[in-house]
Amino acid sequence: MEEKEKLGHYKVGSLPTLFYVPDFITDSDQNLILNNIYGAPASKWKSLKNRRLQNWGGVVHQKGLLPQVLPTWLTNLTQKIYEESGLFSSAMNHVLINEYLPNQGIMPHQDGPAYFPVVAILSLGSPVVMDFTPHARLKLDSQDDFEKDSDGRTFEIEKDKWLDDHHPFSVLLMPRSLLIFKDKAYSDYLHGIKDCTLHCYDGAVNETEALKHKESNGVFGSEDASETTGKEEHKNISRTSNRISLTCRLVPKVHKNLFRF
Ligand SMILES: O=C(O)CCC(=O)C(=O)O
Ligand SMILES: [Fe+2]
Repeated sequence: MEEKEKLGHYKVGSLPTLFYVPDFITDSDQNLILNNIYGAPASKWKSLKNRRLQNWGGVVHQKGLLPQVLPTWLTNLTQKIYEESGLFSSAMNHVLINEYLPNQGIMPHQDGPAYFPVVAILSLGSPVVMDFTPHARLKLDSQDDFEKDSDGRTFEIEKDKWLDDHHPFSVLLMPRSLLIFKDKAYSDYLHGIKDCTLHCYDGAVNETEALKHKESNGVFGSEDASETTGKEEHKNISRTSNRISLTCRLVPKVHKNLFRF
């Protein structure tokens, strides 16, 4: 099937190649995956300053992948993404699992050059907002603007201006959802997650799609600060639990032999 037919229904925002699939996996699949992640040996975790991660599929070098066989619980997932997205030339051979505490995030970045330029991110646990910012090379010199308040004070506001209709935008990532992005969304934008416990999803490109599924996810309790009240300032998520993400990618170049680099 054509990629357009397969994922077209899930395109969100103004870029042609950003897709958000709510409820990509079931609750019991989520539990199975979490059990496998937390059942892995402690040595599988690598602690970074602001998150910890598990690396599956091998070591990614600039020149390619020193492969390790993925376990079945991960190939089940990569195979499903491969078949249902139609965006990869073969099933993904590399999965990075990130665990974020409520006050942790990931700095805006672009993924490394060894990967095929499509990424599929499965989200589990706490919802978060992912921010996309146009790459610095697409930024025009910032222009200063002035704004007056009711007392006549003048404030200088720095407004970023971007080339070719690029604008920052954000995506709300609910548990069990799959985010896929490629092409411009991959190469012209940095993606990141703020390291604060309160995330604002006002204006997120998939706000409607993500919130449609909020009841079934049971993550927006009635006393939760994330409850939507119709007022813009309440469109917040209070991150009260950990988020776990599985970033699935394809490293096209695989090295069979460590010594033949
Ligand atoms: O946790 C996420 O959703 C993003 C992870 C990510 O961007 C990465 O591993 O490169
Ligand atoms: Fe990334």
